[in-house]
Amino acid sequence: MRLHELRKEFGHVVAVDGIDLTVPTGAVFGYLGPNGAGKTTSLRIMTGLIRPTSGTAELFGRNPAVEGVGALDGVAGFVESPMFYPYLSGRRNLRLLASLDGGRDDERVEEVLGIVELDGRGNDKVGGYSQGMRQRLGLAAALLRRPRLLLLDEPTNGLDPGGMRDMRRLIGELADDGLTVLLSSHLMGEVEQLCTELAIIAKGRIRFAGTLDELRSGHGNADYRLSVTDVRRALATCSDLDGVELTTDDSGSLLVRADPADAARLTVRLGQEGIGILAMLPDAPSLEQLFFDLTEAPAAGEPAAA
Ligand SMILES: Nc1ncnc2c1ncn2[C@@H]1O[C@H](COP(=O)(O)OP(=O)(O)OP(=O)(O)O)[C@@H](O)[C@H]1O
Repeated sequence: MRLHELRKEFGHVVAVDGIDLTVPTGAVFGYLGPNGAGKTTSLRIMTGLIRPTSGTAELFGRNPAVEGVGALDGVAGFVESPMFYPYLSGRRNLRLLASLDGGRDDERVEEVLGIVELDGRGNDKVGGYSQGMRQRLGLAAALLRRPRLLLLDEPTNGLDPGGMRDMRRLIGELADDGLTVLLSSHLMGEVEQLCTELAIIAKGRIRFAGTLDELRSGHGNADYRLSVTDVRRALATCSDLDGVELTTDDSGSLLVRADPADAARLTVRLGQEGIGILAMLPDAPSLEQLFFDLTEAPAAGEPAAA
């Protein structure tokens, strides 16, 4: 899936401001951004619900703005909250959708009900379903078409912790089966847990695209944060170690810049000096902190806040 210089204006509002993005086949790709960043708008363009002002969205080499629904072969998802007839059962709703989509396939309906674990409740009316069951039915509806690419806009929105866990497990299982998933979310933990790569979008522009490790590398003050029994003596006796850079901060921790082998030599030296190590942790910034740094900073060419 590839977006190329994608732009969408609604009157004077620029919702999507020239996005270039490639989602590799087989990835579970996180799409993170604050409210109003342009996530839903770009997902709506990808699913052919709206046309871009300029630029292209290519799904397996086909463009929904040019080829219409034909380009959506192999693509499914829910971008708007899934809608069903409340007075019909989950099974009837899915059968109806399958026949509208070009052919009734009762076997596939049973399969997808099984995948989302609604087979036991398939004959119950959707009006009586919980929010979590409705979301899972939405996923079942998306899976009817046997997609290769699944576009999900905040799939755990409104679910309780158990519902979120079930939905995430399902998404993980679908990804393990080889489906490419583009997952828009506000939830950092969800993206960390599920996604192999991510893009962060703010004000219609991509601020970062790549793996979580790539995002983290180069950020943060140190490789490790070390709590020891005597910081002053640690600085005095260990600062000469090759490959190790030691500093301290207001918290009284030692900040260590070193690769793992040199960091291990530091721990040995501290022991030899009779300095106890109380804790040693990798000093990676949280995804949340990186998200704020990227989305609250002005983009290139944008004036800084006064
Ligand atoms: N149909 C529309 N008409 C006018 N403006 C719109 C329309 N759809 C979106 N916008 C505007 O485009 C911008 C991006 O909205 P979008 O819904 O894509 O953001 P989002 O990242 O999905 O936000 P959220 O996380 O709140 O869902 C917002 O300023 C929004 O008000």
